[in-house]
Order: sequence, then structure tokens, then C-alpha cells
Amino acid sequence: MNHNPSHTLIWFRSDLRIHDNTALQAASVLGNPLIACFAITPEQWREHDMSAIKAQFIYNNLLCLQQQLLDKGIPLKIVTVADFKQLPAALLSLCQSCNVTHIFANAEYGFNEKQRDAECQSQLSASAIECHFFHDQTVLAPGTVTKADGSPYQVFTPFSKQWRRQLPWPPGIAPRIKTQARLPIEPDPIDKQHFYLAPAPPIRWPAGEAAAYKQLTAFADASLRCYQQRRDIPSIEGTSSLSPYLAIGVLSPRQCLKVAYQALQNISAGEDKEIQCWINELIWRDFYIHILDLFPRVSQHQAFKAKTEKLPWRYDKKDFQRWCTGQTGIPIVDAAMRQLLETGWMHNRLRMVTAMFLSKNLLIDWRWGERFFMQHLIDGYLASNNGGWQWSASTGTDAVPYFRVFNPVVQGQRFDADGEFIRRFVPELRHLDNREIHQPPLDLFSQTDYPAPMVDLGLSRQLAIQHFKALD
Ligand SMILES: Cc1cc2nc3c(=O)[nH]c(=O)nc-3n(C[C@H](O)[C@H](O)[C@H](O)COP(=O)(O)OP(=O)(O)OC[C@H]3O[C@@H](n4cnc5c(N)ncnc54)[C@H](O)[C@@H]3O)c2cc1C
Repeated sequence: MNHNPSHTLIWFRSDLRIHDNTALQAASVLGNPLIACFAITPEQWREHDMSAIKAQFIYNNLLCLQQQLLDKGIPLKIVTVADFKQLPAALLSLCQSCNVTHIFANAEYGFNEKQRDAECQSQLSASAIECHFFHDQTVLAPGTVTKADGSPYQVFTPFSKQWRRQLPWPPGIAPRIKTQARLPIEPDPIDKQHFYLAPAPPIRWPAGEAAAYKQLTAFADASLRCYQQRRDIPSIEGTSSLSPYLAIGVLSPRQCLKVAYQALQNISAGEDKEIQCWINELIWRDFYIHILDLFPRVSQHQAFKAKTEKLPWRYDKKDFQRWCTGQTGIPIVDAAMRQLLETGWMHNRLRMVTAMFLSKNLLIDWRWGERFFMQHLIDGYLASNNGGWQWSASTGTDAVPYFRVFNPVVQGQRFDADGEFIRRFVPELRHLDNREIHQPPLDLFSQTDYPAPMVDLGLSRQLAIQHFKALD
């Protein structure tokens, strides 16, 4: 009798949940007893600019996942190595000590992540350990939404139309996994210190799948039916704030879609377009992941549109620092940057406004901004962050046309008309009335520490347009 049966190792990465987890579901169907693992790779995280707040959020959620797995009889082992290069050897050693014959994991699409998985697959197969990777991060797998000739879409609208045509409706989610007899293998302690890369702002998102799902349903009940009307106003909670959970996979996009589908079953006049608008955001998420997978250069610090590499990007550290710290003298930009620093999150409209201000009005290389966002966002997510930055800088696929440069003052007047959001994050301006708060009077700059605008918005806009035009 074999006392040590073959085990399947389920390797968790950016999919920290047990519900609707494609690899976990497939591993449980295979029938071997399951062991789980998570790899801590602090050097790699630093290299990838993972923010301290995101690392801490991962830690909080990992504790919840460990308990959930234990309740299912599955021990969570922790592998700690500096970077991806050391993973194949570390995984091999874990597999040998626990008699693992199969590794199941959900695919990640960054260039380094794909290299890591290919390397693991090749090295472990030499020891007769099979690695299987599954598509799970998207609703529709990268490479499956294509034009009639099989080529990938590079423009969002036709992609989204095809995506909707291909979507199984109602959308399905994976069935729950069964509880297995508890294995005699001990779960590992999770060392908190590896997740404390630096001090971070307090985290307002409670950890765990149950909390994430509660937030999803609360959003569906309270705000989904008026999403389109309210999503651009940063002073209110008009969007779902689910991005931190989606970024590390505590929630799946299919779960979100299913809740949206359920909401669509019971709507009043006019609500359909509000819900469809939210679904569209989930499609943007899929779109950028497809782009990341199919055009690896975007995760190698390259512009999607190669010709934009010729732009005379500026590398002025002082100007960049003023943007980073919310000292540009443009109230809505400063409020947004301070929101990022104080909370680890920024409203979508303001991500566009601040990114465009940096890349157009200051003409600073969008990669500096992309990196700064990753270093501070709790929801930092390569595909969406890169996609959002390249959209704003007009260097990306289906990016904003270069001549459509947002005027941040007008954006503030439009989406924060009563200045509530600015007042929340820029106390120096709290006393100003609703008109002045967007364009403070000149005497304010001599009376307080708040700086005068660092750039003339009209002239800098024209200059940026000229530079882009010269590329044509
Ligand atoms: C410059 C820039 C950088 C960005 N960086 C990131 C990032 O690092 N991580 C990230 O998750 N999103 C990023 N976004 C996209 C978007 O700003 C956030 O997803 C959104 O603000 C999250 O808030 P929410 O969860 O309330 O979104 P909701 O409006 O409720 O949307 C639901 C979900 O759809 C997805 N989504 C929404 N808008 C977009 C979009 N434009 N592109 C891709 N997916 C989207 C997100 O997963 C989001 O949680 C960036 C956008 C820009 C312009």
C-alpha cells in the first residue's frame, strides 16, 4: 500500500481566493490530495515596484486564504526566495518533500511572469512533475477574442462588441471545491516582515473573500443602477472600489459580471445603460490584459506606438517631485496626488487627469508616472496601469488622440463643481469659494504655502500637440 500518495500543488499568485478559481477547481477535479503554496519574492516585488500598501494587503488576504484552505483540509506552504529566478529550484524541493506530481496555477501575463512559468515548467518536467497553467484573470481568455482573420483587436470598441458576442450569457462561475480529509502536512507560518516593504497608509479595504463579495453586492444594491451618472464624481463613492480585490484576485471578474447579470434581471427604465457602462469597465480590464499578453513590449517599458519614443520627453526631477507630492499649483491635480499618497487609491477620472497633466503639460516621460503609481497604488495592476498610462500619454493602443488634452481646471470645475474633493485633500484651499477653489487668486500664493501653477496650461498644451504633430 502506498502511504504517500501523489499530491497536486496549487500555486496561488494573483488569485487569492478559493471560489471561482479555475486552477484550484481543475486541481480538485484531478482527484489527488491538494497542497497549496504561495511564493514570497521580495526582490522581485521591489523590481516590479510593488507598493508597500499592496504588499500589506496581500499579507492580510493571505492570512484569510490560509484559514479558508485549512477549513477545506488543504495546507498552505510558503516558499520564500529573493526573485523569480530561484523559484524552479525552490518549488522542486517542495514538490520532492511532499511527493507532488502536478502543479496547477493560473496564468499571469507580464513578461517576467511568463518567463518564470516557462522556466518552472521546463525544469520541473525534467523531474516528472507536470505544470498546468489556466486562464483565469479575465472573463474571456487572452487570444480568444479576435477579428475574423484571427488577428487581435487593437481598438477597444470592436473588441468590446466581439467580447459581448462571445460571452456566455448568463456568465458562469466555477463550482465550489470539495473539502478533503485534512492532510498530515503542516501549514507554514507567514512571516509578516517580508510584506512590510516600507511604511504604508492605513488600508480601508477589509481582507478576505467574504469582505470583497460583501462590497460587490453592496455596490450592486446601492450604486450600480446609477453608475454612469455618478462614476466621474470623485467626492462620492460612485464606483465600486473593488480594484484592490480584483488586482490580487480576491474577487474574480466573472463574479462581478454575474452580479451585474443578476442586476440586469430586475431593472427599471434607464437602468440598463448604467449597468452596461460598468460591464464596459470590466471589458476594459480584459482588453488591457489581452494587450499585455499579445504585445509583450508593453510590459518591457516600451510604448505601444513605437514612433512616440521619439518625443522629447523631459526628465526633470524637480518638476516630477512637485507632481508626486501634490504641489503643482493646479488644485484638482494636487488633490488627486494627495489622495493617492494618503489612501493608496485614486479615482479613475483623476488618474486620467493627473497622468495627462504629467505626460502632456509637463511632457515628462509617462514611464516615470506609471512607476510612481505602481509604487503607491493598493490596486497596482500591470495591465491596467500600463494601459491607463499609455492611453493618457497617447502612446498606447486606442489611446486618447494627442490633441485631446484635458484642461485640469475645467475637469475640476466639471467633476468637482463645489470643490468638495479638493477641500478634502488640499486644506490650504478650504476657505476658498466654489469658483476660486479651482483657480486660486494670485494673492493666495504669497499668503500661504500653496504654490502658484507650475506651468501655463494653454502654452504647455500647445507645445505638447506640436511635438506629437511633428511625429506624423
Ligand atoms: C493612468 C491610469 C492608471 C491606472 N492604473 C490602474 C491600476 O494600476 N490598477 C487598476 O486596477 N486599474 C487602474 N486603472 C483603471 C481604473 O482607474 C481603476 O481600475 C478604477 O479607478 C478602480 O476603481 P473601481 O474599482 O471603483 O472601478 P469601477 O469603476 O467600479 O470598475 C470596476 C472594475 O473594472 C476595472 N476597470 C475600471 N476602469 C478600468 C480601466 N480604465 N481600465 C482597466 N480596468 C478598469 C477595475 O478592475 C475596476 O475595479 C488606471 C487608470 C488610469 C487612467
